[in-house]
Amino acid sequence: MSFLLHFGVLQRWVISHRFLPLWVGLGLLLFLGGSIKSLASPAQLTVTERAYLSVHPQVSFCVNPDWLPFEGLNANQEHIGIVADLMTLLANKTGLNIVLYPTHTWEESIQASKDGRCLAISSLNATPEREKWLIFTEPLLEDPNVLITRDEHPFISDVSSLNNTSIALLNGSNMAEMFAQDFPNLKIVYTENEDEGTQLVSEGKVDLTVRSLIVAARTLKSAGWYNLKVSGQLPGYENHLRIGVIKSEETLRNILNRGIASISPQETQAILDRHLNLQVTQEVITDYSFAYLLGALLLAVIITSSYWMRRLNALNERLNHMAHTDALTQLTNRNGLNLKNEVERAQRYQHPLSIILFDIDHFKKVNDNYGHLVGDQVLVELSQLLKNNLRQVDIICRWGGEEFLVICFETNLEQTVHLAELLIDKVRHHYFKEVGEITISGGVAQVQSTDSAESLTKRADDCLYEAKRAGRDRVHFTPPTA
Ligand SMILES: Nc1nc2c(ncn2[C@@H]2O[C@H](COP(=O)(O)OP(=O)(O)OP(=O)(O)O)[C@@H](O)[C@H]2O)c(=O)[nH]1
Repeated sequence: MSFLLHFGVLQRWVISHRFLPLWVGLGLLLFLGGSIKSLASPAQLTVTERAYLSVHPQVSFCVNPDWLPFEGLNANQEHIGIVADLMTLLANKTGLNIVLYPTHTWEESIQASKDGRCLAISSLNATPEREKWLIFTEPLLEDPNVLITRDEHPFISDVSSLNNTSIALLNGSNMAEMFAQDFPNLKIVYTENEDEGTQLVSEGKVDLTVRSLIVAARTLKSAGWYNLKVSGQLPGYENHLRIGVIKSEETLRNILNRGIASISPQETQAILDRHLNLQVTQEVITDYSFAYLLGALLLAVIITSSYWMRRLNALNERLNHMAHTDALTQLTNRNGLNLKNEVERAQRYQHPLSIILFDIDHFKKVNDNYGHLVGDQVLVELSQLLKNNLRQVDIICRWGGEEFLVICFETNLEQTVHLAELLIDKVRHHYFKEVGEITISGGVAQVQSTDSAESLTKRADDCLYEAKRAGRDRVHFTPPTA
């Protein structure tokens, strides 16, 4: 389980994808924080702990006066920020009466706790140096450190693989010490404060810097560093913000631990919401999985629609073929023949074009004697015979029942008549499987300059009629008009 962040009131740039790792990181932060604080509220104290409360009506705390959004002091010297709200929550859950010991600087707070002027000091990492006088609670807040770069910098998965890269780090900080030791490949530019490092990155003077995720979430927005982004996380470099308690006050540390354990993830979330202007809700998402899910859905839609498009195209092609093809003979039918176009083209370019209209002689008798099925077979066999004896460029079409139209390109009347006689002869000498011999008659016409498709076919049909009248098994034609 992880967290998805919603940004109801954030401005548009905050929602930009370049901040996704930031939001995911914050979600992770809360998840980690939540996992250590899942006990029921309020805190259940032991007899010793309750006794401690009664003899300590007030417990003094030192804080960092200038570390917002974690904590700080306002003009009225009141403790404010994320840690301040968490401390108030702790006080409510444990019954502790926390009193602020105000200071001007963090160093002053450290010194005050060393001197015992305050019993505890809020939100700091445990270090061997600090363990000399402090004991620490469980983390009050987990805050990863992240790498900040300019927008154009690619995502950083492994800091040790970076070459010719400069990094701005706070002089004297834990982070600067650790980076100098762990990443000798980086050129460290030391700064007086963290904002200075961020500014150097924004101005292109340094390649990257390191900021706390929570600080980055707040300052990148409020300081107007719009050309910066979170480019990578630093596993193992998290801030574990704990409360440091002076060594003599172990019972106080135990009470605080009980309070920390009783803070729910939702309570931490509400506090972060207030300070970072973010809303965190539980969703099933890890890193870019939501984007992958969207991508997968989109892909599924594309695949499905392209599959249906292909099926539709195939169906349309089939319909088109059926509409233009004679089902019995598989020749082009009348619909598939654009005789009008062919006539007009021949006229425009003055190319010879002729047609032959064939009709089977006494075909009725075939049907009558052998039945329609045999008649169909004869039609199929004749189609193949005619087609096989034509040039590839010529077109043969089933014109009607037992009629066939042949378009002969680049062929004049004389040549077409010759072709018709050849075909009639082929049929005459062909032995049809079931019926033996049959004959066909033909009428030929050549396109004239004034012809239309209708006048051309009418002339061919008239000639066919004449051929029939003249005894069948022959071709007739009309000589071209002068
Ligand atoms: N089996 C079959 N017969 C068809 C088909 N289309 C037309 N016919 C038949 O073709 C015959 C045409 O007969 P007619 O128009 O009298 O002509 P014919 O018998 O061929 O005589 P002529 O044309 O004068 O030589 C009819 O019997 C139609 O039923 C078809 O697709 N299949």
